[in-house]
Amino acid sequence: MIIGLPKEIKNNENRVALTPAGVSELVANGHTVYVQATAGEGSGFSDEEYQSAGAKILSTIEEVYAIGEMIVKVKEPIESEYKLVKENQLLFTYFHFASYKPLTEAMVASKAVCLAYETVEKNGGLPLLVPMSEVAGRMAIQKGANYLEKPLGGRGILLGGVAGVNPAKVLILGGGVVGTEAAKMAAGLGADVTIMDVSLPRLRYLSDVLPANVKTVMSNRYNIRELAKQADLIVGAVLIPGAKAPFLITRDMLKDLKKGCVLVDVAVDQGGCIETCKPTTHENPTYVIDNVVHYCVANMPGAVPYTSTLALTNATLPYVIQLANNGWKDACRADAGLKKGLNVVNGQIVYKSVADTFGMAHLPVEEIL
Ligand SMILES: NC(=O)C1=CN([C@@H]2O[C@H](COP(=O)(O)OP(=O)(O)OC[C@H]3O[C@@H](n4cnc5c(N)ncnc54)[C@H](O)[C@@H]3O)[C@@H](O)[C@H]2O)C=CC1
Ligand SMILES: CC(=O)C(=O)O
Ligand SMILES: [Mg+2]
Repeated sequence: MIIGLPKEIKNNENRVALTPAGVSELVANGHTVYVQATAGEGSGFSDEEYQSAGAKILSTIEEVYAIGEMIVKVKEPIESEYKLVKENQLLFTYFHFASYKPLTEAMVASKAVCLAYETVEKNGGLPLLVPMSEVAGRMAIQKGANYLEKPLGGRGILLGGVAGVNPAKVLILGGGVVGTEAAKMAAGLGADVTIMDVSLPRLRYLSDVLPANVKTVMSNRYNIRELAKQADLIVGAVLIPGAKAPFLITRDMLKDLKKGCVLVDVAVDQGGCIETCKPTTHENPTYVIDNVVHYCVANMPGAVPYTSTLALTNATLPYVIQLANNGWKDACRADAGLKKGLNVVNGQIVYKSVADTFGMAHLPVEEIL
């Protein structure tokens, strides 16, 4: 198969979808890999390293999309890329369709095959979301601690406090991968942490494995409202796979939050679980509403590409190889979890919650396989 590796063009997106090691595996499997010049630079990989691994270098993004039967990416295509996507071309990347209707419409119109990292399943988990959720969960506390500093608009409270002074209160909404990693980091810094989830078995597990300065509380409207008022830092980390995130912190609640409270809505890429969150960029990551600082960067791991590229490609490469060796149809027939990654195929939405989010037509994926 001919595989294209474009350079990411989202704001401050420094990750790349394949490392030279990944290219060399694909070449060893008999595939041809075209890499856009400087695609790996932000993650520390030179064009020469890709060439030594067997890749061919192309100078423009247009050439990569024109030649690739499969395009392997990190982030969803952005507007300037829509016109480059071709009928029958396989795109393997994060899409987060439910958060952005124009992307969904553009991919439907392109008649391409869109396999989304974030909905691929394995053993009941999301193996291609996990590594980036680990990164974003850990970063959420780093960023939150930073924006709690007074000169950056925050309350001016140190997460861990000091002897004789209380630590900050951190509230984490969602106890999945992002939430757990955030809780570990916040607890490690000495904060007073509460993590909420709707799943009682998950809360039991978290209560077993997390340190004593992390409390677990059932997530419901009443509890969220009460705990949010006391929080210095709130991390949004819920997910309903493929669907728009529910709003757990609503507009009317902001007036009850502490002045200088920081909200980090990691779930922003699925539309956010904080009503007032709108996607921001690493260049301009925050804004303030009602004295509350909002941080809503939709590609947080892009800021730590050395860690993120390696973590992401450790997870994606086995799937890229399956897809390249067998083609998407046979690969998805053979692996029911990979099949769950199919969101849009040849002009049809085949992932139900994406179609439902926008009231668009849905075709069961079985009908195209
Ligand atoms: N902004 C960024 O750069 C990044 C964003 N993400 C996003 O972070 C979000 C969370 O991802 P993961 O932790 O991997 O998902 P996950 O599936 O591991 O965890 C989500 C958790 O939310 C819980 N949940 C669902 N509804 C809830 C509610 N009403 N109240 C409390 N908890 C609820 C679920 O029970 C589950 O435990 C996703 O939207 C993901 O795309 C992930 C990585 C990077
Ligand atoms: C998961 C995701 O959206 C990201 O890593 O940017
Ligand atoms: Mg994202």
